[in-house]
Amino acid sequence: MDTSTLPHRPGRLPVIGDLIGANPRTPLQDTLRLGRRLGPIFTRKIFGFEIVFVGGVDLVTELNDETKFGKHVGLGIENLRAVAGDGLFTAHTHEPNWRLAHDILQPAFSAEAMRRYHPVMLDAARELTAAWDAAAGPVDVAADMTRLTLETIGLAGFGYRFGSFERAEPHPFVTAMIRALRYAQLQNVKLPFVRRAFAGTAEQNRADIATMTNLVDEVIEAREGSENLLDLMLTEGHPTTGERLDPVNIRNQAITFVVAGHETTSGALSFALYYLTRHPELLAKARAEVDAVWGDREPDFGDVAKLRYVRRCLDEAMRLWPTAPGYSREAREDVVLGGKHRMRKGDWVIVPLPLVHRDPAAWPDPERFDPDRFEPAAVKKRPAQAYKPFGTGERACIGRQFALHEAVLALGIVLQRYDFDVDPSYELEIVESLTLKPSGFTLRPRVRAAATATTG
Ligand code: HEM
Repeated sequence: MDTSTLPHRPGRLPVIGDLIGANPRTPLQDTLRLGRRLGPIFTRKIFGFEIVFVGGVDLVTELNDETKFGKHVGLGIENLRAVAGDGLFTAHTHEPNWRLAHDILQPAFSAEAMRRYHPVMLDAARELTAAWDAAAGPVDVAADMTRLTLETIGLAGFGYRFGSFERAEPHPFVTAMIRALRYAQLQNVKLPFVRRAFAGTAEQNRADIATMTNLVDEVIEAREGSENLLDLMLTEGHPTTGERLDPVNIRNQAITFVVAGHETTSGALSFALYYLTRHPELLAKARAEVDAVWGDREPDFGDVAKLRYVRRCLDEAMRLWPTAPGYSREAREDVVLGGKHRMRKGDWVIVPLPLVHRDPAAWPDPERFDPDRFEPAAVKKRPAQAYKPFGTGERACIGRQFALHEAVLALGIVLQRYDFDVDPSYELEIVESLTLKPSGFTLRPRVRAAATATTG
């Protein structure tokens, strides 16, 4: 793609390019800051490697046209293949295993299929409330939400308990996963000493991948046969051809579901709690809905989708901080983007979602947290492509319904049960890995008087 006319950071230097001011820990937040200044399309160049970012809704609408563009598996995602191989998230669309796995797994992620996972999602939520009931002081919200979502995907995916709530430290699988993801992502950093400082050694990485694959193999071995995702992959063939997934691909999918399926949802829950506790009037409104719809009852499957306002709070949290913060689009043919940017077949760009979700052309007063933006009438007035936290097209998130059922359920339960003491001095700090989440965000949960009366 000809980038000569595209804006970039002022003061680009020969050789190192836009390196000054770039922080390897916060590439997304650096990109956001730049994007706010540079507009809907811009570039960043580091050591001769130039990336085009597109954050304007109009251009993104063109990029999301599946006839002209598709998912690009490059940069960080290509490196992740060392961890997740040709699992759904890291597969190239042209690889036969992508379509095969997509078609086999799709039914397991329909809205109706969530009925099957509801009981184990409740189980995991009960573990969270047991831990918060017993908490003598503030809890680290993102850490506990990660425990919750890891238990949920463990149970719903494989009938496996990671035991996260019984551990002070993350499960070894999670430690290995976080390190391996960081290692994979930092392979693009051109300075070897920076890479070593942040990414660790190749030997450590091999050990981490072995920790992950060994656990998945153990879980497959110990399987007792129930209605979970793993079971489906092991027993079902393609709905029309009957073709089955091979064992290596099943392992790749299992790792993919843990990687793709828990930190994203936990981040969304954490951001939602952050914004709600910063806006007590909105928290009161969300809680009033839970009290009106659920009362003191434990919610059954059908109760979850009735929490419309709670869902809007999550939608709005994912607008400001989409926890999977972007995706890449590749031209399927020679095209001209926005009437002036020529792209050759195979050229690609990154879509940083927080920029799209804050484009003032679609979002008035974009920095303000306002769940009413997701009232049906307001949604209808907006361009359809202005909100894409689950990605776009055929490679969009297969776990969307799963994440939404789980997150609305968990947020509803937490609002039903607790009041919160807030640390007024906390300022939102965001930690970036493959996903985004608040760092150092604590709340002190106190069981509400009404909840004690019914359960205590
Ligand atoms: C709030 C929670 C979640 C968010 C924000 C999210 C976001 C996304 C996004 C943006 C993509 C597209 C990435 C791309 O185009 O490169 C994606 C793909 C994917 N997600 Fe999610 N996700 C969430 C939860 C989940 C859950 C719970 C699961 C599994 C149980 C899951 C499994 C996947 C998989 C397998 C893919 C790849 C699909 C394919 O390419 O066929 N995600 N997700």
